[in-house]
Amino acid sequence: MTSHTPQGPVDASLTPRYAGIATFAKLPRIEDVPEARVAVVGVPFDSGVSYRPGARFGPSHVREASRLLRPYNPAQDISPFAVQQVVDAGDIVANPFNLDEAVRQVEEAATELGERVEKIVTIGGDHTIALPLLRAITKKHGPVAVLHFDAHLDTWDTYFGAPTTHGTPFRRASEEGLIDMTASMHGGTRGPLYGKEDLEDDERLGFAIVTSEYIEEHGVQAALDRIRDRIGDKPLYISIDIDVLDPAHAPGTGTPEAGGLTSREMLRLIRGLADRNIVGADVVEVAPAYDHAQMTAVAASHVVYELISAMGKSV
Ligand SMILES: N=C(N)NCCCC(=O)O
Ligand SMILES: [Zn+2]
Ligand SMILES: [Zn+2]
Repeated sequence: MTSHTPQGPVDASLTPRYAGIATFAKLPRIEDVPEARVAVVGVPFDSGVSYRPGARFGPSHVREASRLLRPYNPAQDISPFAVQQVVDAGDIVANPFNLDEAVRQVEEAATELGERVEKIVTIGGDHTIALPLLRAITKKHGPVAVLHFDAHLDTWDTYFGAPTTHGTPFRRASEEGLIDMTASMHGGTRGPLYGKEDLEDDERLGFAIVTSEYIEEHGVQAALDRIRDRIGDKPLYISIDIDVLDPAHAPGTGTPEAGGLTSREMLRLIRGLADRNIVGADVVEVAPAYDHAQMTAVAASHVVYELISAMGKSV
């Protein structure tokens, strides 16, 4: 589709990478190029959190850490910003005092952006935003296979009676028929639950699970075999809660759980999905106030980079 030569990031050998405004990876803004295949967009919103707040500052923190990304990705043998036009589409405005309005705003903005570009990678924001993002993407693709990397199931029913929170997006999305339940899966799940019925409810909804413990016990390749089998060639939406990583790799998040993945495992998991039909993705729950030395933001920026690289494989 891209007829013009993609405009890549600012050349870090000519302009120091720490100079200038931090778009994602120092890429052009959407308004600076005639057309784009992939857009990175931020959703600075955290009114759906149940514990530590602060993910509203996630997009700008991840952009800051993404300054150091380079144009060639040897792990996937691809120059993700040369084979396709990738842009930074800025931030979606979401009302911090009215959650339902915010969810509508995200759906509307993601729908509009989805008409301009083929694929969107969203940087959150708390996990509530996966619901409107799925509402938007299913208008284009119908129900999608959801691969959800997270310490948590996020299929709980309500918190304090509220149906729309960061612990409930995949319950709402499955009730609305947005998810292809024959092909969807959680990855990296772990940690204490409210009760055994959390797992039973989740299974009843139709999700499969590859736990953090399974990945440790059997390795990334075995996990990938199960994931790839389940997804097949369905349109795939990948939602990555950064708390899927161990707090040692990603301390800057709102509901940390011990016993998580390393960033190395997470990056390998994404690489192993590069030949699937990835139609969209999000990386959520980066909360900079709890981060140290940009650890979480560096991990998140590399996760986004691997996702964009994987998307570049289908050009
Ligand atoms: N989506 C994230 N990160 N967390 C959900 C945690 C829900 C709880 O507080 O029990
Ligand atoms: Zn989580
Ligand atoms: Zn989550």
